[in-house]
Amino acid sequence: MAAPHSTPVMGDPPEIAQQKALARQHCVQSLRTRGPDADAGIRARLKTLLSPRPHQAIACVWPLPHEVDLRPLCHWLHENGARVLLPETTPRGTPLIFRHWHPTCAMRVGRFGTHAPDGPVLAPDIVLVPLLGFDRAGNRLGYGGGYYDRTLARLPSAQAIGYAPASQEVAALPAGPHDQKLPCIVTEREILRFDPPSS
Ligand SMILES: Nc1nc2c(c(=O)[nH]1)N(C=O)[C@@H](CNc1ccc(C(=O)N[C@@H](CCC(=O)O)C(=O)O)cc1)CN2
Ligand SMILES: Nc1ncnc2c1ncn2[C@@H]1O[C@H](COP(=O)(O)OP(=O)(O)OP(=O)(O)O)[C@@H](O)[C@H]1O
Repeated sequence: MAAPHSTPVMGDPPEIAQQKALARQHCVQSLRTRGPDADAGIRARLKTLLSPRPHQAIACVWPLPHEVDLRPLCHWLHENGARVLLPETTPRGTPLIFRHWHPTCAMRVGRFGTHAPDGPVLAPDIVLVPLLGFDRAGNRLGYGGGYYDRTLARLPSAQAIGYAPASQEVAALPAGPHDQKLPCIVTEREILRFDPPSS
């Protein structure tokens, strides 16, 4: 019997991958040296955007040491009736899964030093997406795992909201075939909204 034909799942072309790697170096450096008020400003704007409904499942992010700290927002969402989820970093090449968090739950250390709760896996209604970099077209840059691209591609009805200090804006990010544009990006300065792609 003939072997079935399958379309290889291609990553980024080499020139795009190289441009992203360069942009990543720049963005990691500016994230580490961001201003002291950026995190609180981002949390305040996210609060204005998220008015949690009871049991609404909102995927937040537990920060790596140099990242924007959403932990106070996790507590606020929990106190206001939302279900707070956090990503568990799955093996490379697979989408993230999200586990239910509450203030006293046990946390486990996972891949790349990320932390995830020891709770049940749930599907998010809203996904907060950490950004290393972004541009004014809604393109985002992460650490290069492709995790959020794979995850958002499988959650078409979830609302994705990117967040980053304003310092992480770059003129134009390179975009590969799998890159998911974000409909909304929040910084401490503004809330950017982008039109959905026309079909
Ligand atoms: N706090 C947090 N959790 C998160 C993410 C994130 O960006 N921040 N993710 C977002 O997708 C996923 C984990 N993704 C990651 C993918 C790759 C690397 C990584 O390669 N880290 C390198 C250093 C990268 C650098 O500094 O340039 C390493 O640990 O050597 C880290 C996280 C899910 N959880
Ligand atoms: N849905 C997908 N299917 C196959 N490959 C993908 C998919 N999403 C992303 N990739 C590939 O994974 C690699 C890493 O992607 P990219 O550089 O965009 O990661 P990132 O968005 O910076 O990281 P992250 O999403 O983890 O924050 C790229 O080669 C990209 O083409």
